[in-house]
Amino acid sequence: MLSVEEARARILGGLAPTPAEAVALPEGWGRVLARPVIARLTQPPADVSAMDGYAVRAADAVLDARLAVVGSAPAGHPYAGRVGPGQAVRIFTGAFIPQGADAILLQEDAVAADGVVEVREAVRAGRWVRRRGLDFAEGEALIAPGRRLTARDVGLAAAANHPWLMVHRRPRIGILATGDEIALPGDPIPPGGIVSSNAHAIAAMVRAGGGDPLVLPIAPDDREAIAATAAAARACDLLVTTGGASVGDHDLIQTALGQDGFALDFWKIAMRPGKPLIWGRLGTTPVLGLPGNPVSAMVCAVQFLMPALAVLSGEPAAPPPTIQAHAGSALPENDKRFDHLRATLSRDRDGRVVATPFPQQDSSMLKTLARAEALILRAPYAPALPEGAAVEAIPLDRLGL
Ligand SMILES: Nc1nc2c(c(=O)[nH]1)N[C@H]1C(S)=C(S)[C@@H](COP(=O)(O)OP(=O)(O)OC[C@H]3O[C@@H](n4cnc5c(N)ncnc54)[C@H](O)[C@@H]3O)O[C@H]1N2
Ligand code: MOO
Repeated sequence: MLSVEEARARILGGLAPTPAEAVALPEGWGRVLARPVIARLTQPPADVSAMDGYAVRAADAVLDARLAVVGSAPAGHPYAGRVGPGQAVRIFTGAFIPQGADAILLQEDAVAADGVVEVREAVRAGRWVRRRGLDFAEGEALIAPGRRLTARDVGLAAAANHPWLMVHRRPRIGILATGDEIALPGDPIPPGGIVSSNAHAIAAMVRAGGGDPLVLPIAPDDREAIAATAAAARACDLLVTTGGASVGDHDLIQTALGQDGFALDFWKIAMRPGKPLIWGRLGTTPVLGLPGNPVSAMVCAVQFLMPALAVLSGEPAAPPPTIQAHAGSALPENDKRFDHLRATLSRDRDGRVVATPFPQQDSSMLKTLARAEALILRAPYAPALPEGAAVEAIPLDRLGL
């Protein structure tokens, strides 16, 4: 069976970023940049004052000097003349420094009356002057493609005079839940049936990963119905199925999609929960077949769907982020499957992060998943560990989950 790393590499290697689209600046937040943001101007465009005060020649502005105030330069209204020897120009924060001046006398360090300003604190050359280009220069590459834009990036792009941003289109993810036994929340539940939770949880995860979920109608355990519903997702960037992934007589995803030319890449990986993962392609649409057990589906989504969303969105391929923690209880030796233990996070008396697994880890138990704050990672054949031992864990809140 394939390892989790190999499976992720095969999945991510088979995906390409969505095309670029132009969005208005405020829509750029949280989107992944598709083209570099190049400064369209130099910032500041000229030497400007960083303070309210007087533009002076530092050589003149010695202690107790009296300078003639020959004009005023509010921000946006540059003073057209020159500051000559023994002169000063009233200036305000952000205003261009008039010619001849080389420093700012702070308002608090001056006394002004009758067109004259008296220096109460000597000024050195360059004081309170923001040099032209201090922040950035025209033509400078400010934000590189592949970055998920922060509010600060949006501000930087705006300052660089960009009214819009080129970002990758949000990946469209089709979600297909299968099974005769599942009913939508709120609908009548058939005898022997259960409520479908997977499609809703996966749709929320897709949103958390910056994608647009398209929840398809539930398909019964019937080849034709599964194939017909899956066909509706051909325009998606990725089709995610849940259920029907295992070896049961009614586990039909592969055979149903096979009628329409499904090309399997791999099936089954050395992972718990989530062994019967499917990866392949229906025509040009990549298909990720998640197991039906709700926790298996979501843990597979953490390991494979979230990184896939990142790659489709234009971000670099990467595994989910992890943290170092200390085991809150002793951990048994692991078998051949890479394990994920739902765990809570806390801090011990020394402030160290402690990850404590829930005692029961059955892959049907959604309540423990909802209450978990992290997944403790256990490599295949990892030895038994005592309480307090160092462990690696995926923090679920960091993924927005
Ligand atoms: N003989 C074997 N049996 C099973 C194996 C195996 O290797 N040999 N693998 C087990 C593992 S591991 C998993 S995981 C499950 C996965 O099975 P399927 O992907 O085929 O899923 P289903 O059989 O359709 O359903 C499993 C379970 O999940 C519930 N389910 C299904 N869909 C939903 C949904 N949308 N929302 C909530 N719950 C759902 C379903 O009712 C079943 O209880 O197979 C093991 N068996
Ligand atoms: O991997 Mo199946 O992953 O529990 O129950």
